[in-house]
This record gives sequence, C-alpha cells and structure tokens, in this order.
Amino acid sequence: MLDLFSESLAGRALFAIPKKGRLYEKCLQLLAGADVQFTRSNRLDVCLVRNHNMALVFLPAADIPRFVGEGNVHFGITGQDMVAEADVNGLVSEVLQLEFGKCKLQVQVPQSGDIKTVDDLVGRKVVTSFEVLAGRYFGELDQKSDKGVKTKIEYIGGSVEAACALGLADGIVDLVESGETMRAAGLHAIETILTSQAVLIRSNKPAEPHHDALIERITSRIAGVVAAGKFVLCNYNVPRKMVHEATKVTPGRRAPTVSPLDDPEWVAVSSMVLKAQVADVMDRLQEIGASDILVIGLQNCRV
Ligand SMILES: Nc1ncnc2c1ncn2[C@@H]1O[C@H](COP(=O)(O)OP(=O)(O)OP(=O)(O)O)[C@@H](O)[C@H]1O
Ligand SMILES: O=P(O)(O)OC[C@H]1O[C@H](OP(=O)(O)OP(=O)(O)O)[C@H](O)[C@@H]1O
Ligand SMILES: [Mg+2]
Repeated sequence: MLDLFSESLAGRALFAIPKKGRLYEKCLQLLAGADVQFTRSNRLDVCLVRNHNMALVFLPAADIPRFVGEGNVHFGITGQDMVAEADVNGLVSEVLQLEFGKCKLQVQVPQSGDIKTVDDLVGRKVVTSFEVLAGRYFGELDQKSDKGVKTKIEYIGGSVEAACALGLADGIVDLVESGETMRAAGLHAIETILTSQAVLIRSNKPAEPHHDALIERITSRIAGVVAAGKFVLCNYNVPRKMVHEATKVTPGRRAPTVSPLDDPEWVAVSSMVLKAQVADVMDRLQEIGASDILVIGLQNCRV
C-alpha cells in the first residue's frame, strides 16, 4: 500500500498546504483561483492534483518550513512567523506574500501588575509556543541587562494566553491579530517581536527542470489571485482638461488607459486602484469633476 502510494507521488512536484487552522480556508481559495484541481478524501493528507503533475501535501503550518527546507516538498504555504521560528535561513526562499494570516508576535503581560517593560521580564518566566524566537529575543535582552540572570523560556503548545492567570508565567510571547484573545485574558502587549503574514516559500534545493517550470506557473497563478484581491478596476469619465489631475489620483500600475469619447470635451479613464484606497480615490475624482465612476472587482489577473 505504502509503495503504491509513493509510486503515485514519484515525479510529481510537491506543494505543502496547512492541514487546518487559520490559513487553511484561504489556501483552498487560492488553489481554486489558480485552478489546481484535487479531491481531498477524508483524513488523507496527500492528494494528487488532477490537472497538473503535482501533489498537495497537507501538513501542520509549523512543520512546512522544515519540509520545504529539507527538500521533502518543493514549495509550500505557511506563516512568516513559522519560517522564522523554524530557523531555516538559507534553506527556503520567500517567493510571494499572500496578504492574509496577518498578525504580530508580541510580548504580553498582565494589564495590572508590576511588569511594565520587557526589561522587567528579564530573569522572570515567559511561556510561549515560539521557543526559538522568544529565546533569541530574551537571550539578547539578558545579555544587555546588568541583572546577570537568564529569563526562563518555557514551551506550551496552545492557549498560551491562559498561562499568566494560571500562575505559569510572568509574561507570554504569542500571536495577536484583533487583540481579542489577549484582552480577554487580561493581558496587554509591551513589545512586537515580528509581524507576519502567509507566504509562499520554495526550497533552495535545486528541483528538476520540469518541476521548476510547473512551480513557476503555479506561483504566477497564485500571484494573480493575490493581486486580484488587492486591486479593483476604476473606470470614470472626466473632462479632457482635467485628465492630467485625475490620472495623478489614478496613475495605474504601469499607466492609466485614457480613451476618447464621442464628446471631444470628455475622456474615459480606466485604471487599477488599491482596494484599500478606493473610497478616498473616488472622493478625490469626484472633487476633480469626474463622473460615472465605476469600481469593478477583479476575479483574477496577471499583473
Ligand atoms: N489570530 C490570527 N490571525 C491571523 N493569522 C494567524 C492568527 N493565528 C495564527 N495565524 C497565522 O496562522 C499560522 C497558523 O496558525 P494556526 O493557529 O492555524 O496553527 P496552529 O496553532 O498550529 O493550529 P491550531 O490553532 O488549529 O491548533 C500562524 O503561524 C500565523 O502565521
Ligand atoms: O488577536 P486575536 O484575533 O484574538 O488572535 C490571536 C489568537 O489567535 C491564535 O490562536 P488560535 O485561535 O490559533 O488558537 P491556539 O492558541 O489554540 O493556537 C493565537 O495563538 C492567539 O491566541
Ligand atoms: Mg493556533
């Protein structure tokens, strides 16, 4: 059975995807947008892709940097925090930032208490799932401090925020996104160790040439899906004499498309705009005298 299984994987490019958790659903959406077709049978962590010479390997997000770094899989998606924690410098390359899974790794302490700064934690006990990053951070602080003591770093696998209330720790190092979990546990952040988002990483071990081509094609498809989520297409009409002002507001990625209208006094403009800025852009265009401003969502693109 095992032989049959590894035989069917032989010669395929291997793509690691988080098997569950915060990144999972978004990864499935990216794969669908890139037309990577597969059926994941219940509990099966490896599945063959129907329309490419590739297989998906579903792994814990924390293990993906090591699998990619050691070349067991060719490329994968995980968090930048996981890549940093796995200490795989030089073994993997970050090829694409995916704009989801955004969070910060922060030092947190009880809101009410005697610890106000990270220096107050030197020599005390810190609990975390990020032993390597927290160890390095407090190791450097310990060295700089004149206390001559070591901060104790202890690993726990999850629900890290409960540690202080349970008397396990004086402070913690854990991920924060909305801050809801942190506040609910009566904690606040006193330092940010790193910011993170989901990334596509690739092994630095050379792959076979036919894998290279496929990995690049899938990467470029995913880049298109990510860009489509980041940009909208903004179309509007503007008096010809104001087009210079208007296109300063919507310069586009390369250049805006300006087309003549039947009315020689007016032109039509089409330009890509960052989704996050679109309301402001529309206000400014309206002030300049643009009309019929339409914003169109992109399903996919190559830019
Ligand atoms: N609250 C969050 N908001 C945004 N991204 C997050 C958040 N928590 C974690 N992440 C990102 O998702 C990655 C995987 O975290 P996740 O919590 O899914 O894994 P896990 O802790 O191994 O799984 P689980 O929590 O299901 O046991 C993290 O390394 C981080 O990059
Ligand atoms: O700032 P927030 O939006 O509240 O998100 C932060 C929380 O999300 C993650 O936990 P997760 O849900 O993955 O649970 P876990 O602790 O079991 O990993 C992280 O470990 C924090 O606890
Ligand atoms: Mg988690």
